[in-house]
Amino acid sequence: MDARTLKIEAARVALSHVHSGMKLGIGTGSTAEEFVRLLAAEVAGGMEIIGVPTSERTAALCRELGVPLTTLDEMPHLDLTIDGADEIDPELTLVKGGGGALLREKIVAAASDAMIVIADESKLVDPLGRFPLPIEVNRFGLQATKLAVETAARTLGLDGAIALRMAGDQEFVTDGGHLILDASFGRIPDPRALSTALHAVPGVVEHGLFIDMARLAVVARAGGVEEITPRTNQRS
Ligand SMILES: O=C[C@H](O)[C@H](O)[C@H](O)COP(=O)(O)O
Repeated sequence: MDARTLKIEAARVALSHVHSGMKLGIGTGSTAEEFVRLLAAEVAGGMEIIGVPTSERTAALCRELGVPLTTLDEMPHLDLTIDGADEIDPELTLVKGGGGALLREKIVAAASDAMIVIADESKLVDPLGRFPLPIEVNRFGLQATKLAVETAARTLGLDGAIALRMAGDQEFVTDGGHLILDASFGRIPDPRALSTALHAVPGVVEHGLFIDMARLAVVARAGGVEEITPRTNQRS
């Protein structure tokens, strides 16, 4: 089974958690886009939902396919967000932001009663950190912020290259007008400590660690789709 088919299968099972009348956060990325396509077919068949997109890219696809949209300002409390991830660990802590949408994704997920993450099995890891951690930063003081992030990471025993994300020969700019640093830490044994340390750096707008947000992962494997709930954290 190819990667796209697995993403469609995960999206299909996640769709069974969506019911008419729901206010939905709609994620970003190639897996979330498969969900949008399936959702659009349900909407065409009469399902009544309203969605808040987590990026301009998702908003454009929803408009093209006829998925009704609103904004988080109009509808600040949502029932459910369905989104993809770059990495998922056994506690369902996620790394997100490979597509640069982490800030809006986190705001939308936090405004939702529940978050379901959809993925193919390649996203399951333990520990997190194989995929570079996206860190959204203010453009002002970029080098000082990068230095402060490096220092904060080093105090936790993390090192590795931290690179400014580029889009061709231009800086990659998020929907919020910020830049992204991609931190190749290799492994992140304590995501909570790293989250706290990154939030303490003034130029950091948000980072791609989603902790205690996803309560269910719908993961497609060649042998079928598995629904995974968070393993209890034994460390504290
Ligand atoms: O910023 C992008 C998002 O966090 C995506 O949900 C994440 O990168 C996963 O994307 P994909 O489904 O394309 O692997």
